[in-house]
Amino acid sequence: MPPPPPALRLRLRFSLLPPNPLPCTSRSPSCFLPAKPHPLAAPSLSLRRVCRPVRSAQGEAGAAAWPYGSEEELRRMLELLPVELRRRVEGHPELPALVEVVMDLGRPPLARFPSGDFLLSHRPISFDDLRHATSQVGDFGADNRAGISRTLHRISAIRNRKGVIVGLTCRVGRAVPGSANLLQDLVKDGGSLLLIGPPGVGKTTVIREIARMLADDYKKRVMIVDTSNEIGGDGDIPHPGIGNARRLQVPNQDMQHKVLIEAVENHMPQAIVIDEIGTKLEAMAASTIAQRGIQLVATAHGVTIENLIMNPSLEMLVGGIQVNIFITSLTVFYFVCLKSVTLGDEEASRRGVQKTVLERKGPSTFTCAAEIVSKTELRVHRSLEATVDALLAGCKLPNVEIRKVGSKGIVQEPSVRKEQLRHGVHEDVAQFDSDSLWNARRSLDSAFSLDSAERHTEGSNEDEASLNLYAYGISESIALQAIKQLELEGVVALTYNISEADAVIALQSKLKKNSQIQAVVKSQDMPVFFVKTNSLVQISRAVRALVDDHMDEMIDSEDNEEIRSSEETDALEEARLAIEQVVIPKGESVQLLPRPSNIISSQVDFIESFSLKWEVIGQEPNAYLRILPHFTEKEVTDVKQEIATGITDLDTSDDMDYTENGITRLPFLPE
Ligand SMILES: Nc1ncnc2c1ncn2[C@@H]1O[C@H](COP(=O)(O)OP(=O)(O)OP(=O)(O)O)[C@@H](O)[C@H]1O
Repeated sequence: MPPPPPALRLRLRFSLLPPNPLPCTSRSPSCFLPAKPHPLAAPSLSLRRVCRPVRSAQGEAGAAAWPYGSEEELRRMLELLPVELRRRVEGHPELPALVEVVMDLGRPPLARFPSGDFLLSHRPISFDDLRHATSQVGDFGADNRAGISRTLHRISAIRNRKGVIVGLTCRVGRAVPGSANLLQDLVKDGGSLLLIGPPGVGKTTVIREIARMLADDYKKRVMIVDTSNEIGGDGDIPHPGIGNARRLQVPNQDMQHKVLIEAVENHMPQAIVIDEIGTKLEAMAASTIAQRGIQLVATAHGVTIENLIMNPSLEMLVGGIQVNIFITSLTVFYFVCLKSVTLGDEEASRRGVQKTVLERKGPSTFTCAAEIVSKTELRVHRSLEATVDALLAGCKLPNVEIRKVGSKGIVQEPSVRKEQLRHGVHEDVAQFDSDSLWNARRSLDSAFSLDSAERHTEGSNEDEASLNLYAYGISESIALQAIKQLELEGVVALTYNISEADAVIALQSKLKKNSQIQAVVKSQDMPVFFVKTNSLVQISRAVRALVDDHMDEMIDSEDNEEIRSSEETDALEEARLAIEQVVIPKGESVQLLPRPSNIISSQVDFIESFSLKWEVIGQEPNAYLRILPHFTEKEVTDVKQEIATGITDLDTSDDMDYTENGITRLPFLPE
């Protein structure tokens, strides 16, 4: 991040700005009065005399010299401290980078610097110290925050049960020119931008600079909805750090969403900037604004996009999450029977036939997002929707850009490497604790864990791919994007020749109208994956399902290569007949013949491939399996009745929903 322009630097180095000549218009009436002198207070010291601007330990941009306007402003914050504490802070070599001073009643005070905490005194803080500080700041709002007029500092109070202030966190706010340079291209593009990061990472500082950049550099009409007066500073005259952007104050946090809407309705903004979207109402207001074509720049707490997805109040910012539960199709018969059966969650889960798939509900409020990792590093998601879709599909951030400020300026690393992806899939998806993600992950894991797939990951042409996919009625570019996003290049390839295809992925409505393709598919017994729309989510899911099936087949064929004893073959045939003729259609359990344990274990695998449950009865050599049904006899009777009344007839009309999730895996084509 570049230092301030030379002219500006000169001004800041050689002149201590005079006290603000304008009347203070803070929310606090007390700021019109001279501060009540604290018994320990002494005339303020010239910071210039005692501080040498130094580069911070991290070499962070902006910390090398006094950031814009902050020398005088920092002095105003230090005036809140008793004199001996102020002297200690002023003598610290990292003074220009001071982050916070913490004063808790009865405890020694601390100063927080980027390099760590610094004990200011062994003398515990007294009520007098706290009173001295609070008498110089504005009123504390409902959020327990106050400011110092025309500065960017944030003073946050801790109160006891009676409401008396017993602690203060005094955060140094500063405008840092260049702090948003890593995001300049996105800001310029005009898309809405969401910044997320943990507390104190620098979100407000960046968003303030973005507001200035939009207003001054790109000449936009910018309105800041300034909930705690942190962006534009305390007082009615905004801090120069926001440039020509205008600012709306918010009476209390609960009004934030109303002020957001007011900003749009009354002030004709081209861009709206808002710090800390934290509630559902605020998220809804933000989404309304984005829909009106206004560039929205906002911050939210969270470390990664996953955190937002998992946060019920904020998920709307990324498009909202929809949970689809569908029942696995076990056999043709089963599929036909079950697709009209709606099971309660618990019931379906008990039976082990439920699959849950998470899907983005609608468009995301923001075009792009940046995770602020530190003051010098960002992870940028150029397409927030693509990231969310990929995460929901079980991928690990395929298109993240890592941007850093290094000694050579801005460094951009375009995407996460495959290795990271592979490890990340395991670590991050686990956080979701969701069947759907397990399902998605399994696709990727199986694709990556097989040697053949490993060999193919480097190449991308059709000859090398283990699976050739014929896309019909599907956007080729979206299909390729899906393959790329799932990191299946070299494993799955598109082919233009249906006779060379291993599977077809088709738009349901289109394929139904093409009898020639239907004939080929039928004659070659080719699996068809239907999608209802040309969306990336559905196509990704279909590709994944294809890989899943293919890997299963490979595993099956490997199994088949093993020479099985005739007893094993018999045992599996016995299980198959039991399942297909009794357990599924009649909903009754079936007891198999006693078998040796290795054969029982093959039978178990076979039974589980139908998602059926089983139990072992007895001990070797007389141990045998009992296959348990999914459904009670009554449920089976109901399903049969539905079939008899035609409810589950395969209907190929458009309104027929073959699927529970936009994708249907049919072993045959609808006639
Ligand atoms: N680029 C920077 N250079 C120097 N100091 C910075 C920079 N960015 C932020 N800071 C300082 O770091 C501290 C935290 O910054 P800021 O208040 O912007 O964080 P935040 O992420 O908005 O925090 P919170 O979520 O708690 O509101 C402040 O003291 C701020 O002045």
